[in-house]
Amino acid sequence: MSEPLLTVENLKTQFFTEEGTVRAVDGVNFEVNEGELVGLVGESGAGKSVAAQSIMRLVEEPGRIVDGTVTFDGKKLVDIEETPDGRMEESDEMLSNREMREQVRGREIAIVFQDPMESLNPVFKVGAQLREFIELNRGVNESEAKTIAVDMLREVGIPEPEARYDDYPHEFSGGMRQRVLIAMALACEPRLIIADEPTTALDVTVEGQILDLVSDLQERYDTAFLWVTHDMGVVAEICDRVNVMYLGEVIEEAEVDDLFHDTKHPYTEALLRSMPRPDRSVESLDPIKGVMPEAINPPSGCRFHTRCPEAREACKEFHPEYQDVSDADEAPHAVSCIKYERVGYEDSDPLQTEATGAFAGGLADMRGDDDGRDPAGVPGGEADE
Ligand SMILES: Nc1ncnc2c1ncn2[C@@H]1O[C@H](COP(=O)(O)OP(=O)(O)OP(=O)(O)O)[C@@H](O)[C@H]1O
Ligand code: NI
Repeated sequence: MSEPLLTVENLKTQFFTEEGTVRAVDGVNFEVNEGELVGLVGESGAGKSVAAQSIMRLVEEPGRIVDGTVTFDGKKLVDIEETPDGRMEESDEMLSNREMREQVRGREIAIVFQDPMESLNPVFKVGAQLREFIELNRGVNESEAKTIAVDMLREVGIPEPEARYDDYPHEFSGGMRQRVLIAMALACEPRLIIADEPTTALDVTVEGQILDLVSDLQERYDTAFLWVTHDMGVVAEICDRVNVMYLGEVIEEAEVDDLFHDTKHPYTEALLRSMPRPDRSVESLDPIKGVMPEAINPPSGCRFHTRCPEAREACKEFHPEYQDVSDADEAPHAVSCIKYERVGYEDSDPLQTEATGAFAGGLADMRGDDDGRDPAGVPGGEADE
C-alpha cells in the first residue's frame, strides 16, 4: 500500500497553565489516506480540536506541541526530537512557520470550524472574502478569482450565487454560512480538509444536507477529510474509518462498520449505547455515566477505568498498549484496553466505578428498608465490599 497522505505519530500537545500542565493530546497516532474520510470522535474535552489544531500548527499560548511527528505528503509539519542532552527540539526537517503559511495552510490543507463567524469577517461581503482568498492562494487575477468564487458558491448549493456574492455574512443562514466556508476550503483544491464540528451548531435537517454535500464533494474532488465530531451518528453517515479519543488518547481505530459491529473498547461501546440508532429502540438508550476527568491529572493505568463498566484492579495499574487486534485477513482494528493484553485482567477483581454503580449499594439498602423484599432477589457477591 502507498504511504498515507497524513500520518500523526506520538503527537503530544500541552497547555502550561497556572493550575498545572494540561495534557490535552497525549501521544496520539492516526493516519488519513488519500481521498479518505476519517472521523475523530469523542466527548467534549477529549482533545479533538487541539489535535486538529496541532496538525496545522495553530495551537496558541499557553499551548505547545511537545513531542511527535506529523507527516503530510512527505513533509514534516511537526517533527520534535530529543537532543543528546535530553531536551525536546524541532528537527531540521520540520517546516518553518513561513513554509506552513505559504505552502500548507489553505492550499494543501484547509480547516473548517464550527462557527463560521470566526472565519468570516462580518464587515466584508461574502463574495469579496472568498474572491480575495482565492486570489491570494491560487495566484489568479481578480476577475478569474470572482468566476471561481461564484462557481464554488454554486457548487456548494447556494442558490443564485451571483446575487448572494454581494451579501454580508449576517445575511446568510447558519447552514448557508457553513456552505460558504466549505466553498472557501475547497476553493484551493486542497488534498485534505480538516473539519472541526462544522455541523454541530446546525439543526438536524440542515446538518443532513451539509453531510450529503460533503459526501458528494468528497467523491467529486477526491479530497481527504479529517472530520472532528462528538456525534457517532455523523461518523456512521459519512466516515470510512474512525478514531475514538478519550482524555488525550486515541483508544480505538477501525473501519466504521467494524467499529459499530465489532466494537472492542468499552468506552466506544458506551458511546454507541448512548446514541440513537435505527436498529435499536429509544428505550435502550443509555447515557454514558460520569464525566471525563481533568486532563491535568489523568487517572493512572487506563484513563477510562474510573468510568468503565468492565474495570478491574489491573486497569488501575497498567496503561494499556495501543495495538492492532485484527486477524490477518481483516482490516486493521486497533484498541488500547488491557482486556486484550496478558497482564492479569482475567484474574483481577472488579472495580467499583461510576458505571458499575459505586452508589448502587446505598440505594439498595434504602429500598430494602421499606419493602422487605426477598434478599434472594439481590444478586450474589454483594457482601464482599
Ligand atoms: N487555551 C487552553 N488553555 C488551557 N487548556 C486548554 C486550552 N485549550 C484547550 N484546553 C484543554 O485541552 C483539552 C482538550 O480540549 P479540546 O478543545 O481539544 O477538546 P475537544 O475534544 O475538541 O472538545 P469539544 O468537543 O468540547 O470541542 C481540554 O482539557 C481543554 O480544557
Ligand atoms: Ni473541539
